[in-house]
Amino acid sequence: MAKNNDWGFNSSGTRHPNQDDGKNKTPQPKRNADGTYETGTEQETAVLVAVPDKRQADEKTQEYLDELAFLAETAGAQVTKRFVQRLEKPDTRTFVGEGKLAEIRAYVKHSKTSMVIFDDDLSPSQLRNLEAELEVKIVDRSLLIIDIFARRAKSATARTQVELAQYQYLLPRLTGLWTHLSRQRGGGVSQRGPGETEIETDRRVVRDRIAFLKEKLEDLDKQSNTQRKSREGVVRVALVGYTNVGKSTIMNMLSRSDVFAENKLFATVDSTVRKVVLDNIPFLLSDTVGFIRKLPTRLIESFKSTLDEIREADLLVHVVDISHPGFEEQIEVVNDTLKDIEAADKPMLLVFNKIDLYNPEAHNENHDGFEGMNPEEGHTPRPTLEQLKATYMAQMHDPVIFISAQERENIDELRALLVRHVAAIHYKRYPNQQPQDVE
Ligand SMILES: Nc1nc2c(ncn2[C@@H]2O[C@H](COP(=O)(O)OP(=O)(O)OP(=O)(O)O)[C@@H](O)[C@H]2O)c(=O)[nH]1
Ligand SMILES: [Mg+2]
Repeated sequence: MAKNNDWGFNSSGTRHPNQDDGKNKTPQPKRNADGTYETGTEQETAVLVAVPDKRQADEKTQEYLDELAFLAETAGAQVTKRFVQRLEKPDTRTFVGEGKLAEIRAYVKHSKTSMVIFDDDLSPSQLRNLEAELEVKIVDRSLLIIDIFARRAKSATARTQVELAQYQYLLPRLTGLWTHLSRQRGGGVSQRGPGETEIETDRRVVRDRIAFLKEKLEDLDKQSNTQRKSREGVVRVALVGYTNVGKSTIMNMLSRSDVFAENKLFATVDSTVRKVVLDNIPFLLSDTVGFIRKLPTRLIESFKSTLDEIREADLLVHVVDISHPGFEEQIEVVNDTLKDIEAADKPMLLVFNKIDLYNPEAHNENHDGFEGMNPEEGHTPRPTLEQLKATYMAQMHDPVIFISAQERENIDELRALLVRHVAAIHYKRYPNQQPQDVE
């Protein structure tokens, strides 16, 4: 994670537009020439905080924290400790209760941790209160995901989308920021704080920027619409799925292209479209940004044009990482997100990937647990791969296939399944035309 929080936010995770240089009144993300964002040289350390409700199983809590740690590491931070507090609902003022807050403060001070990451979104006032109490950078789930997106975005569209998400995140937090700044300047109670007029001015600056970015996205959208027109008629297939399940690996395999695939969350933020020809049947295959639980709606909205690739597809290939202990919930998250973007009723193939890694004995052993974890809680045994196959083949309404993209297992079957479905769509659309004629 960048020292000076990527788009120029200060240590509080917030930044006032007027802190910019005189020439440019709006906060600008600091990008390097290669499109990455400026990062600090020494690695930042982070502690994680989760507030699960009382009924959530320890194993689930652990799995969610593993995911949050993975996100934090992807953003460049090293996680040193996890704090969990079970509450009916988070504290309205400081998210965690007073006692837990004191514990976190003591740890952060003692270990010189640089930031505290929360597994949920914080309200602007919670963010402000936590900053005041802990005196380190506070990062909530949205900010963390936006930060990773900002590092990954390469195309003009993806960058503009990220910038829009950044300003939308900033807008409701401007007021809190003022309080923070006046406190930083040593302003006592008697000192006059910034007036409503100034806050309004800054809100206007940010709102203008948001409007500008939306317009820019519309322009970019028009350009890509023209591109899309030129490929009209060809069947379009989109790879969708939770983040890190192997979408880009499958894309590379099927299209022999070279899309960036990596064991990190959100390796793909830009969508890529490739023309693929299998058995003489051409179709367009697109690799898209992965989904994740609690993906902020705002962020989904900012990524509208990327998601159009999914909305406009004729067929969805839903990739699942079967080796992940939470794969069933991940399937639900993906289906729910597809509903949110109104792409749920498309024909779909379900591809269970990473069968080479599937191990019924596996449960989360590679962590130290967290304070408050119930050591007695048993692990439910997982079914064997054969049992899973039988269950899913029987219960799913969509065609199902089990593969390993890495070990090239069952790939010919995947190709055959794809071709069958693409051809069916094609012939339905053009009953009298050979697929080769549409290019
Ligand atoms: N063991 C194993 N690893 C795989 C398999 N398929 C992909 N991977 C690995 O899983 C990681 C994620 O793969 P990607 O293709 O980047 O996944 P993605 O779904 O595109 O991820 P995002 O773009 O981050 O959403 C990479 O390290 C891949 O090498 C597989 O079948 N088996
Ligand atoms: Mg990818």
